Amino acid sequence: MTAYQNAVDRLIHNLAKPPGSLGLLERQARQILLAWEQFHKELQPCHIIFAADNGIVRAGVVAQLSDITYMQSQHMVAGTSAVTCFCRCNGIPYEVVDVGIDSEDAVGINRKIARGTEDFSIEPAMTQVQYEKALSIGAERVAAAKKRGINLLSFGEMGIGNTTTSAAVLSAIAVPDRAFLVGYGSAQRNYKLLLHKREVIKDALQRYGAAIHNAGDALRYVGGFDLTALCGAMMACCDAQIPFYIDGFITAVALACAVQLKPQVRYYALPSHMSREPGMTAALRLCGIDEYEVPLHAELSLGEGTGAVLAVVLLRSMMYAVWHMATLDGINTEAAEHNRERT
Ligand SMILES: O=C(O)c1ccc[n+]([C@@H]2O[C@H](COP(=O)([O-])O)[C@@H](O)[C@H]2O)c1
Ligand SMILES: Cc1cc2nc[nH]c2cc1C
Repeated sequence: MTAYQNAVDRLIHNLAKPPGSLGLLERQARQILLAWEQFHKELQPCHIIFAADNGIVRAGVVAQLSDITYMQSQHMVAGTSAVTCFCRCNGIPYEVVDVGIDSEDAVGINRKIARGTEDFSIEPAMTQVQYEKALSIGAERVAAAKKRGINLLSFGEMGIGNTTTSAAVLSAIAVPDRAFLVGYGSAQRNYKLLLHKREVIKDALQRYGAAIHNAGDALRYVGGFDLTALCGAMMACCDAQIPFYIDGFITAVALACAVQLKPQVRYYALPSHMSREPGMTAALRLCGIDEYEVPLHAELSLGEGTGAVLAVVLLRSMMYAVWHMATLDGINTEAAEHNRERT
């Protein structure tokens, strides 16, 4: 153990409370201090949303128009989406990065790779060049945040069809019983659609299975620009020593890819909430995260980073306590003196 790691443990254990009584909050505070590798006096959070369209929607895997990606991303920029309302309400800066919305004009920060990916039921979602570009855009946004003094990131996404790309990527890199990783997405209880999604994913993995050897291949063949940019951003957090919150199913799959490509990313990643999507538990397990390590179980399944931003708000209270609480040594001494005076 380094001197810094010892100092972090001493700080957390010496807060004026029964050891461990702040539960997951104190474990996450410890993880953040360790990820920084130095003491910061203030939390400087930023929320990053990667937005893109997915060609697979043309195979009929969603219930609503893919135009919602464009419209909702505009709302995000304007501050009128759920997650950007959460950010504004809590004074958390945010950015929307257009990595491939199917629109002529870009929304937010223009990093458009193409107007959506290809339909992976017909051809691979993206080319190798596009895959590398998406990874590097993610890394570039983390480097830009680092330059501004950001020391905690949270990630979200916007992309109609991305529960299908995420379930496909997860199925490709994970577990034998694939059907149960596929969920309703934003079409709750639409069982017909669910069965169709499962078929589309099964067929694609039969077609590309032999070509997919790792998470990078999975992202390229059946993933999305948003997922890939998220993966690139998460890997970059490692080098920038910036801990980050993931959100729901999509960001958990991006993290599973990042951890497969760069295992030390795990130490920088914090879970925020348990998405209702059935693949959430499997995605987290691939990252070495158990359900009981997830602070919010609130039946969220919106995406955008809504759960991640709520976790930042909780964490901010915890970090304030870390920096301002009385110490256990101090209160024990005070109590002993008080007791001596009384007796
Ligand atoms: O993050 C999650 O767990 C999550 C679960 C269900 C839906 N979503 C959001 O809904 C969109 C994807 O849903 P779908 O049905 O179009 O695949 C996308 O914009 C996500 O942000 C997100
Ligand atoms: C309205 C709407 C908002 C969203 N935000 C993230 N995914 C979404 C999907 C829909 C349909």
